[in-house]
Amino acid sequence: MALKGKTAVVTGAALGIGKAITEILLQNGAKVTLLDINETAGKTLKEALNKQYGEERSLFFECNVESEEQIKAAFQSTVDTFRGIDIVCNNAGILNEKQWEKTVSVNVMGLIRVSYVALEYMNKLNGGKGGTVINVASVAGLTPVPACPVYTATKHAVVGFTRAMAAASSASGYGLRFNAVCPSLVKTDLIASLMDNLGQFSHLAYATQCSSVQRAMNPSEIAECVFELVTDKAKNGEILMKEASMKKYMTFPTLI
Ligand SMILES: NC(=O)C1=CN([C@@H]2O[C@H](COP(=O)(O)OP(=O)(O)OC[C@H]3O[C@@H](n4cnc5c(N)ncnc54)[C@H](O)[C@@H]3O)[C@@H](O)[C@H]2O)C=CC1
Ligand SMILES: CCCCCC(=O)/C=C/C=C\C/C=C\C/C=C\CCCC(=O)O
Repeated sequence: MALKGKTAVVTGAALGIGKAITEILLQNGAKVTLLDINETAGKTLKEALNKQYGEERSLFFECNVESEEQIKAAFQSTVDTFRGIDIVCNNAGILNEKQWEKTVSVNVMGLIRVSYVALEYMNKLNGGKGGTVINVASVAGLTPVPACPVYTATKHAVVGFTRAMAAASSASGYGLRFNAVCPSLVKTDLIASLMDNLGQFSHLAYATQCSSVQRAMNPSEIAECVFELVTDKAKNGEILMKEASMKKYMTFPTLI
């Protein structure tokens, strides 16, 4: 029970990778607040989790990461119920090259918004007790995926933001660790609906699929990486790439 007594907030928790992250955190003793825009899927999952772990171990709030008001309300309710927040997992993300502004809004602005609210609650300099923030980026944050240039840009942004926040936290004494996981293909609705959402770049999907020799992973394989980053207190500013047959902590050039 590595996470007994800890509380986590997971965005995009109702389905896919977020659901798997929620489950691994609960399995290891944490209490979890699930945030998602999909109320039906969120409530269905919450009922299943109630049966497995007990009603008092989780909360579900319909919450869009594009809304600061909803995020703040969810964080406050979490603190009121669970008496603190130790872990925040920024998992909510979309891939839609047709609605590219929305993709930037959710994947970049939403993730930054949640991170800054997390900082308000968890920063040791504000009376918080510190903790850890895990961001779900993608291998598209490390290498270009021509079938989805805007998604690629958003995930590069997540990698850069994670590393800069880790350095800012360590230099300032916030007591927060920031790390990210960069998965390759995972079997979720995001990939199932891919061809509808690539727009003018859909002709490039086949080439991407052929160049990606790895099998598509199960969401639980990404959840295990998140768990590793949550529990290893030595990790700050790390970017963990995960493919089906391997995982690797990335190295970057030091320029400043
Ligand atoms: N499936 C894949 O191959 C990969 C996915 N990722 C990333 O993993 C994360 C999760 O993706 P999947 O589980 O695959 O997607 P998914 O589409 O299966 O699940 C995403 C969840 O996020 C929720 N969501 C979407 N927009 C939201 C918003 N504005 N506010 C709150 N919740 C919102 C959805 O309702 C859904 O429950 C995303 O950030 C994605 O970019 C990264 C690499 C590979
Ligand atoms: C190899 C790139 C992995 C990046 C994962 C990601 O975050 C988004 C990927 C978006 C587009 C990839 C484009 C085409 C892939 C084509 C088919 C996927 C088939 C998956 C499967 O179930 O085999």
